[in-house]
Amino acid sequence: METISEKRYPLSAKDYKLYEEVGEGVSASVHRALCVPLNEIVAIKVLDLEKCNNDLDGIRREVQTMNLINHSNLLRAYCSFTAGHSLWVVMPYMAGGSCLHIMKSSFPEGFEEPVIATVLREVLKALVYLHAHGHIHRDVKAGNILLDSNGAVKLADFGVSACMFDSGDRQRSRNTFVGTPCWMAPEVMQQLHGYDFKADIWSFGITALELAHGHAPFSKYPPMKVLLMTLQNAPPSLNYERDKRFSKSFKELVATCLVKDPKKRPSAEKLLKHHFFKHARGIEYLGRTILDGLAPLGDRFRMLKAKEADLLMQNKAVYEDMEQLSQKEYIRGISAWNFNLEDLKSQAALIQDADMPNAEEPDTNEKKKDISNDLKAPAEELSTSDGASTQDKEDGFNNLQDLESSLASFPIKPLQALKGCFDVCDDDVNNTSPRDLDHNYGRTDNGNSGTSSLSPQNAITQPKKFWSGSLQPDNFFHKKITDGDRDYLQTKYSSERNHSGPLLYRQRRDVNNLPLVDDTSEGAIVQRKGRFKVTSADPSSMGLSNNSSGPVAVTPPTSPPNQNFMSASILPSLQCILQQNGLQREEIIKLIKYAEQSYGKNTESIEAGAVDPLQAPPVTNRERELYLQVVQLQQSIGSLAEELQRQKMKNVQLERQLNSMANKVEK
Ligand SMILES: Nc1ncnc2c1ncn2[C@@H]1O[C@H](COP(=O)(O)OP(=O)(O)OP(=O)(O)O)[C@@H](O)[C@H]1O
Repeated sequence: METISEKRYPLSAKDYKLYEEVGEGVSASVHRALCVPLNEIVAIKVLDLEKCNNDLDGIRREVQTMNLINHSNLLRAYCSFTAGHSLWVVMPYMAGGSCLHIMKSSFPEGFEEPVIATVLREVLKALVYLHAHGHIHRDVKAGNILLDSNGAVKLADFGVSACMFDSGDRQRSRNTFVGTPCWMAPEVMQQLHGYDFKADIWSFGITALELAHGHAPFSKYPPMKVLLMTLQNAPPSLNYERDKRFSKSFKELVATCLVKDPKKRPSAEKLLKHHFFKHARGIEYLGRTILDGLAPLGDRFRMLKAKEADLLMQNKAVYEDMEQLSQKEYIRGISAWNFNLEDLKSQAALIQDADMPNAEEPDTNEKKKDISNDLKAPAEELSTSDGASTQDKEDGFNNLQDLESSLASFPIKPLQALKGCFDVCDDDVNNTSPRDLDHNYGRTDNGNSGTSSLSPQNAITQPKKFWSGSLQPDNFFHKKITDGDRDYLQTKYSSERNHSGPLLYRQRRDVNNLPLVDDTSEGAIVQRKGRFKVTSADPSSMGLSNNSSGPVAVTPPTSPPNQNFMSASILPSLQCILQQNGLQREEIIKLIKYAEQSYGKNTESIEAGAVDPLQAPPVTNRERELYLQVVQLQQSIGSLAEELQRQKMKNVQLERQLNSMANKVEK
C-alpha cells in the first residue's frame, strides 16, 4: 500500500501549466505539467472527449480505477476534471517514460535479464494487488509499464481494465474482446468460456518476451495473423537460438505464463515467488542501468514521433486502406483497434499455411508443442458462413454496423454525459466549440458557451458529482448514498452507459447480412477509435435505433420481392432476439438482486461499526477496501439497472418492428 498524499491538487486548468507532450494514446495526449499552487511537476493526460466517440464508459472506468487504486506499483490519478471539451487527469510524472519507449530509444534488442527481473517483479506486485481487488488489467505490455526518474515502476493505463465484480458474478463469462492482439490471451480471442485474471498472466508472459527481445512475438504481423498464430501455434517461448543468453529460470517463467489453458497458468501471487525473481535488484538499479544518460522524456518522445512519421511516409501507399491504418497504430504501439471479431476470424481463416512465419520458429531440438493446447482452433472453426467478399472482409470499415453502433450509443454531448462523473462545469457542458483548449498551457476558454438544442434525451442534467475531484480523504465520501440516491445512480447509469449485448446477435445478423440501417446516416462518417474492442453487439446500436430512446430507423425494402425475402429472414432473427432479451432480462434481475444483497451486507457491516463511511473519510486500509467494494457494488447496480432498461427498450422497439414487418408480410 502507498500512503495517500495529503496534498490537494487543484481542480481547475488555470492552476496548471502544460509543458511538452510526453506521450500519446488512442484519444489522449500526455503532457508534463506544473501544478502551480503546489509547485510540483505532474503529468496530465488530456483526453479529447470529442474523439472518444462512444467510449465514455471506458474513460469513466479508467479514471475511477485510477482514483481508487492505492499501490506503489500502479499509476494513480491525483484528480480529474474537465477543461473545455477535454478531460484532464492529473497524475504523478513518470520521467523515465514507458519501457517500450526506453527500449525504442536505447535498447532495441531488449533489456538484460536483471533489468527484466526487476521490472517484472514490480509489475507482478501491481497485478497481485489488482487481482486481489477484483480487477483484470487486460492491457499489460511494455508500453504501459512506466518508470519514474528513480527507477520506480508503475503499471499504467486502466482504459480497458475490467472489474470482476461488474456483473456481481465472478464466474460469469465475459465476451468483450479487448486488449492489444500480440499480448492478448487465446481465451480472450476465443470468447468461448469467458476469461479471468489469468488473461493478465498470459499478457505478462508476452511482456516478458517483449522486454527480452525489444518487441512482442508476432509484432511484425497484421492483427489477424497474430490472432491465428496465437490460437493455432504453440505458445511463444524463449527457446530460440538467440535466447541462449537467458537463464533457465527465465525460460521457465515465460513457459509457465504462456500456457494456453488459463487454469494451468499460475496466479500473480504464486508467480511472484518464482525463483527467477532472485535475479531482481532494487529499483535504483534500473535508474543506474537503463535511465542513466537518457534524454529528457519530451525530447525522446519527439524523436520517436519524428521517426514514426518518416516510416509512415515511406509506407504511405501501404497504409492506404483502413485495415492498414489500424496496422499503423499497431506499429506505433497504441492499443487502438477497430475490428470486428468475425471479420478477424474470417480473415485469419483466409491466411494460407504458407503465409505462416518461420522467423520465430524455435530450435528444433527444443521445440515443443504445448501439451495443454486444448484451445487449439482449427482454421475451419474460424471461418464464417456469411459469404461476404474477401475484399469486404479485409476492409476494417466494411461493417457499417460497427460505425452505427458507435454512433447510435454515443451521447451527442459527451460532457453532459460525463456530468456527475468528473468535475464538469456548466460552462464546459454548454461550450459547443470543438476545441477550446488554449494551447498556450491549456487554459480554458469558456467564452463561446451556448446551449445546444440538440441536447440528447440521455444527457445527464443534474450536476451531481461522483468520483470526481481531489483524492484527498475528505473527498472520498462526499456523497451519501440513500435509496433516493441509488435511484439517481441507477438513472444516471442507465442514461449514460452504453453496453453491448450478446455476441450471438452480431453473429446472427452477420450471417443474415441484413442492411438494417440507413447507411446515409451520420454513422458513415464517424470513425470508431476505441481500443481493440469487439464487444458483442448491441441490438439498439446496430441500426435499429439512432439513439437509445429515439425513433426506430429502418430502411424500408424497396421492392415487394425483396421485402418478402427480407421480412422472411428478419422475422426469425427478431423472434430469436426477443427470446434472448427475455432470458437476459431474467439474468439481469437475478444479478441486481445479488448485487443489492451484497450491497446490503456491506452497509450493515459498516453500520455495525457505527461509522457512516459515505460521510467520513477512510482512515484505515480496511475502510478503503470496504469503500472500494461499496463502489464496485454501486457500479454493478447502476450498470445492471441500465442494462435492464436497455433491454426493455429493445424489447419494445423490436416488438414494434416485428409487428410492422408482420403487417407488411401480410399485405
Ligand atoms: N504519468 C505519466 N508520466 C509520463 N508519461 C506518461 C504518463 N502517463 C502516460 N504516459 C505516456 O503517455 C503514453 C500514453 O498514455 P496512456 O497509455 O495512458 O494513453 P492511452 O490513450 O491509454 O494509450 P494506449 O491505449 O495506446 O496505451 C504512455 O504510453 C506513456 O508513454
